[in-house]
Amino acid sequence: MATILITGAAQRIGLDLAKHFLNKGDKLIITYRTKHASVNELLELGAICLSCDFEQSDAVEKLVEQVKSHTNELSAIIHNASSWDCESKNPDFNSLFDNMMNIHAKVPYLLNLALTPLLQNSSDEHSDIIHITDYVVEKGSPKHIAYAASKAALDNLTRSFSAKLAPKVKVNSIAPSLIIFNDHDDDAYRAKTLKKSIMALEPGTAEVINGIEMILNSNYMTGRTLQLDGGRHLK
Ligand SMILES: NC(=O)C1=CN([C@@H]2O[C@H](COP(=O)(O)OP(=O)(O)OC[C@H]3O[C@@H](n4cnc5c(N)ncnc54)[C@H](OP(=O)(O)O)[C@@H]3O)[C@@H](O)[C@H]2O)C=CC1
Ligand SMILES: Nc1nc2c(c(=O)[nH]1)N=C([C@H](O)[C@@H](O)CO)CN2
Repeated sequence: MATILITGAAQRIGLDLAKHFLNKGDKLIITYRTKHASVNELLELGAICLSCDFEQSDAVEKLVEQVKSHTNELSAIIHNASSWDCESKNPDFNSLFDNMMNIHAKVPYLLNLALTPLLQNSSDEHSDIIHITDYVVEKGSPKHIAYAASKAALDNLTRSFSAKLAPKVKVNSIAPSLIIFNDHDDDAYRAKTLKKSIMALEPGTAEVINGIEMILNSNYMTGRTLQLDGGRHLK
């Protein structure tokens, strides 16, 4: 039985990932910021659900203590928590940049360093860190400048931590493009977004679940990125 930590798993991709691992019988620890109804669902399924707002200065320190109180080993950490904020919605560029770098780079950096002993203590041959980045790491994003830069920082952490923690701990990125729309996305946005890839579809969360399982089942891949982007780079 694996012991897996997923950050930001109370909705959407993280929630479906959590349910996937619970259905497999794995021990699951998740963090949530907003206590969506899904948190009670996960609790009933046996997940350990830890309230955590990474904008709080002591959030990582408290989370590490709580994780250590529940387990002395980790099979995997999946850094999923994210804020898709942008310059057009948040004119306070100073705090926008800091918030993006905090949630997408500083939090994974600090959690990886603090939880390395638990990953090294895993009873599995290898343990894993998976950073969920974004296709825009490759190309940038004029509409999500700080977001893209922070995901690029997370992408770079993948290579550094891979070299630092091998061979026991494998460290990889998953770089998705569109996986699932948001409820508020209108038809025009959806049509425009679907045209950005040559596959021209909304794959759904199973695409990420399959990608993560592929990485977890590998005993060789590390320091690399699995790009789940429908051939967007070929448009
Ligand atoms: N959806 C997609 O098509 C794509 C997703 N990705 C990446 O995949 C991952 C999952 O995406 P998706 O499911 O859409 O993510 P969401 O936008 O639904 O966010 C996931 C969770 O992160 C939490 N979160 C945000 N800020 C904080 C914070 N300061 N402290 C703690 N938790 C926080 C949110 O909490 P709360 O519920 O309180 O808001 C939310 O539950 C993300 O890393 C995303 O960047 C990349 C490309 C495409
Ligand atoms: N935290 C989030 N990051 C991203 C989201 C999201 O909903 N939450 N969505 C996207 C888009 O799907 C984009 O890939 C295509 O328009 C990117 N990142």
